[in-house]
Amino acid sequence: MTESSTHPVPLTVHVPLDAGRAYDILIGRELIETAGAQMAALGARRAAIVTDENVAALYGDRLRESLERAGLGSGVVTVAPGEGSKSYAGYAQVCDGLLALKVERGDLVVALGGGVVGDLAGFAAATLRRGVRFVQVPTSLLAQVDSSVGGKTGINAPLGKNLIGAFHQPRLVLADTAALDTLSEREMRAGYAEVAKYGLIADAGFFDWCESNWRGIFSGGPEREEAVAACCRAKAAVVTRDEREDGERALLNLGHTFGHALERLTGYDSARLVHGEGVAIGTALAFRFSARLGLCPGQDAGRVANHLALAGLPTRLQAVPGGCGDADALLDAMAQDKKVRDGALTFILARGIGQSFIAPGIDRAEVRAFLQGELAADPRP
Ligand SMILES: NC(=O)c1ccc[n+]([C@@H]2O[C@H](COP(=O)([O-])OP(=O)(O)OC[C@H]3O[C@@H](n4cnc5c(N)ncnc54)[C@H](O)[C@@H]3O)[C@@H](O)[C@H]2O)c1
Ligand SMILES: O=C(O)C(=O)C[C@@H](O)[C@H](O)[C@H](O)COP(=O)(O)O
Ligand SMILES: [Zn+2]
Repeated sequence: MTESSTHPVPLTVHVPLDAGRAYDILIGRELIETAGAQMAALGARRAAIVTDENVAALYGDRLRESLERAGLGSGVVTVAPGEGSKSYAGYAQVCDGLLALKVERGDLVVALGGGVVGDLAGFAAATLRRGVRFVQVPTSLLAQVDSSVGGKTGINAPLGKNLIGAFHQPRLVLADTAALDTLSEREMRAGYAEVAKYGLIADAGFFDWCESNWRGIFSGGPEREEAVAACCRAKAAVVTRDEREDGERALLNLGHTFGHALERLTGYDSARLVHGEGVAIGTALAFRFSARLGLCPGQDAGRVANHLALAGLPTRLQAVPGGCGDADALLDAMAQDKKVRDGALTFILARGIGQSFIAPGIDRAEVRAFLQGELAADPRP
């Protein structure tokens, strides 16, 4: 039996960028087994895998063997798991590791892991020898539905999230949905915050579907592939229209102005808060803030928070372990957001579920009063 006949045909989402930068996202079970053949088809002869210790132990050998079967030589650079690796030190470690492997411009850098590895390896690939091709093999739900697509790469600075980075599109994305079988429940939930986001931005029907089908995504039913494909299609469409976030791509930041501030205030400590949890709290806040401003029905804000809470996600500032500081600390952190224009905050707000919009020039005093109310409120969803 040939390799390809042992597995069902994967779903494909195409990202039709111009200037030779179009690529495919393949979604299906056991894609790591055939990854080598896919990468050989890109014309590469060698690949350098960047991964973290958890993912290396689970899938590192499988990927290397697949590369070997396809005639590709490979080396590995392994970082510590968690957001702490998306740092200046983590970036130096990956670049030095890739240089020690003598990675050339014709080689491939392969990000095998979650969004941390994808962002970090992608940024190293964008800058190493001024640009090496890279492939995403996302192994977390969050990475499969969001971070592996669209070319945002980078690291965190002590003063803010993802403040150092580059746009560098992958040449191929291989989302092996069977890999999610080993993901922890907490990380599955965190990724689910970004899944729900795609419904909340512009697709109320998809949010309805999520409310009925989220358990199938977690348990590995066909809903998992459907959800990954739906999110990738939605993201690919936005990225194709606005690759460098001159306009509508900012919508993908729903929940992130608050969420990124929380990640900075918790010191990028994955034990306290992971990205998806920050996004969940930030999304619930964005909807409640929209309701407070009279833009969105309070009922919709309640529905969003209830669904996130049902899926096991935090929706309140009080849920941040160890606390997140006061309203001024949050405002100070949000002042570093990349959507700030002329010193004023831009938020992604909503007129209802599936009706998000970009709201520039939001008054700081309004945000402070909202946050003070949130910090004093009943901490239930
Ligand atoms: N570039 C983008 O467009 C974009 C989009 C969304 C998020 N992000 C970034 O992604 C990062 C978060 O990504 P994440 O949630 O994947 O976190 P992560 O990369 O830290 O992965 C989460 C944890 O799961 C483990 N893991 C990954 N795959 C596994 C598997 N199959 N089995 C068992 N364990 C596994 C990892 O070792 C890690 O401990 C953040 O830094 C965020 O800023 C980037
Ligand atoms: O791809 C995008 O654009 C996004 O905003 C997706 C987000 O989920 C992701 O967390 C992204 O890294 C945030 O981008 P940033 O520009 O706010 O750092
Ligand atoms: Zn995100």
